[in-house]
Amino acid sequence: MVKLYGSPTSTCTRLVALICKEKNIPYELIQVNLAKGEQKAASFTAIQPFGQVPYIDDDGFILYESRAIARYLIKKYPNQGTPLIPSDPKAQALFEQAASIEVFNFTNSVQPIVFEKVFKPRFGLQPNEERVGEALKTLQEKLDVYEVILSKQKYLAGDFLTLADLTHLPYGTAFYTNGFAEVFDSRPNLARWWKDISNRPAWLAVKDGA
Ligand SMILES: N[C@@H](CCC(=O)N[C@@H](CS)C(=O)NCC(=O)O)C(=O)O
Repeated sequence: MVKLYGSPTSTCTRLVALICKEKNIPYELIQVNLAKGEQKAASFTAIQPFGQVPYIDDDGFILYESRAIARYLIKKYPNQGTPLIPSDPKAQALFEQAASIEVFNFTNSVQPIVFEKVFKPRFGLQPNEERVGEALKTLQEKLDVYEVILSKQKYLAGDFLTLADLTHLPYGTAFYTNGFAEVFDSRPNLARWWKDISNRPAWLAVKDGA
C-alpha cells in the first residue's frame, strides 16, 4: 500500500490524498507533526531534502512534490478510477497548458493570500494586508481570464476533467471558505466550475478528514 507522509490539514498532502481517492488507490497516511517541526528533523530531510510534506513511499520508491506524486499515481493506475491525464498528445498538451495556468496564474496568487489571512492568524500573527491586496489584484485579473475560458468549455483543459482542475482544490478551498467566496461566485462560469469540482465526493471526503 502507498504510504503517504504528511499532515491531514496540509494543502499539498490533501492533493495527494484526493488523487488516491479519485483513482481508488488505497493509501496509509503517516502523520508528520508540522507544528512540532518533525519535517525538519535530519531523518526526514534525508528523504525530503526541503523539509516539507508530502512524500510517498510506494513499496520503496520515494517521491516528493505533490504534483509529481499525483502524475505518478495517475500514470501508474491508468485503468482505474477517474482518468485524470489524457493520453492523446493534443489533449495531453492542453492538460499541461491548464496545469501551468494553475501554478502560475492561480496558486501563485492564492497561496500568499491564504498564508497571510488563514495560516498567520492561526499563530497569532498579523496578516500583511499590503501583500494580500497586491496578490488579490493579480488574482482577480487572472480570474477574469478564467471566466472567459470557462464560458467556452466545461473544464480548464477542455470539456473533460483533469488533474489540472483538481490541483486548484486545496488552496482554492482554503481561500473560498475564509472570506473570499465572492471572488469566485461573482464570476458565473468560474462559480459553476468551482461548484462542480469542489463537490466531488473524493474532495469532500479529503477536506472533511483525509
Ligand atoms: N511544492 C511542494 C510544497 C510542499 C509544501 O509547501 N508543504 C508544506 C505543507 S502544504 C509544508 O511542509 N510546510 C511546512 C514547512 O515548510 O516547514 C509540494 O507541492 O509538495
